[in-house]
Amino acid sequence: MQFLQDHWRDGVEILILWIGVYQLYRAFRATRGANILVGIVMILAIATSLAFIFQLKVIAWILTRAVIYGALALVVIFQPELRSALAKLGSSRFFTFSKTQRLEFTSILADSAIQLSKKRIGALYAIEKEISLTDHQETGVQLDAEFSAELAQSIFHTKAALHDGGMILSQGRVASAGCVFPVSQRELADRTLGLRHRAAIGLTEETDAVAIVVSEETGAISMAINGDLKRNLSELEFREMLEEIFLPEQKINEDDAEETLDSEDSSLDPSDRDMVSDQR
Ligand SMILES: Nc1ncnc2c1ncn2[C@@H]1O[C@H](COP(=O)(O)OP(=O)(O)OP(=O)(O)O)[C@@H](O)[C@H]1O
Repeated sequence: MQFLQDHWRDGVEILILWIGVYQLYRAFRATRGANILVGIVMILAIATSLAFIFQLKVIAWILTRAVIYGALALVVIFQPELRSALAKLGSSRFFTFSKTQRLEFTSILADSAIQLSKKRIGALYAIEKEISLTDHQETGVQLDAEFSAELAQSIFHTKAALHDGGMILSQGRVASAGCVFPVSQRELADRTLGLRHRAAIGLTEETDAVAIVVSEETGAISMAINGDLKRNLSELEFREMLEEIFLPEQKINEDDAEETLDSEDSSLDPSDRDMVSDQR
């Protein structure tokens, strides 16, 4: 009890610092310089700890000074990233959407891609998740428009000015269109994959976005996640994948319901079970 009375302030301080550092990290990991920054901080932290543990006084002294000047240098070097990271601090991302909003968004997205697929209109969607796609948005034309299947059709129509490139969906809205995504440099087993598909793979290698491609040539719908492209999805597979990603809680509920039904089935008398299966 005495310990708690003496040290509760330390606990509060650690908690505040932890929240602050975590929020900074969250904002920073959305930027391109994040990996470099994390690398530098890790090297410095390890080197400083080793210098203190082994009592390497001169190295420890140099490192502590280097940290101060290094921090200043980093602020200057990463000024653009810092600005956008700080701007995003505390901003909510896709998964803070209410379930109803996500349900509506998922259904519009599925309908929109399926319509384009039936009309053989080539399309590339990128749906932003935790990692910001602001840098990529800036390569196209910023729209901030309400997302609808009709708008997607107008944008990807071959005669439309913005049909070339990808559309970025952020917070359930069309953030921008005509965007250029990084093309994957990986050696892909399927050499027939063109630039649209490679751009979907490339973007999802670099970010946690979900990319959807509608092939102009075949109308096939493909989805890229973490650099992995699932090709030629059927309508059902496509809708199911979208639900798994954007409505995970619904998927869990469905699985639970199926399990309950299965267990009810298996608890039935064998003769009853025959009746149930006959009815199906
Ligand atoms: N880096 C990129 N970022 C976004 N979109 C791109 C990029 N490179 C190409 N595209 C889009 O892909 C189109 C060219 O697609 P291409 O035929 O090379 O690809 P594909 O993967 O074979 O697709 P499809 O099956 O639709 O033909 C371009 O017109 C452009 O709209």
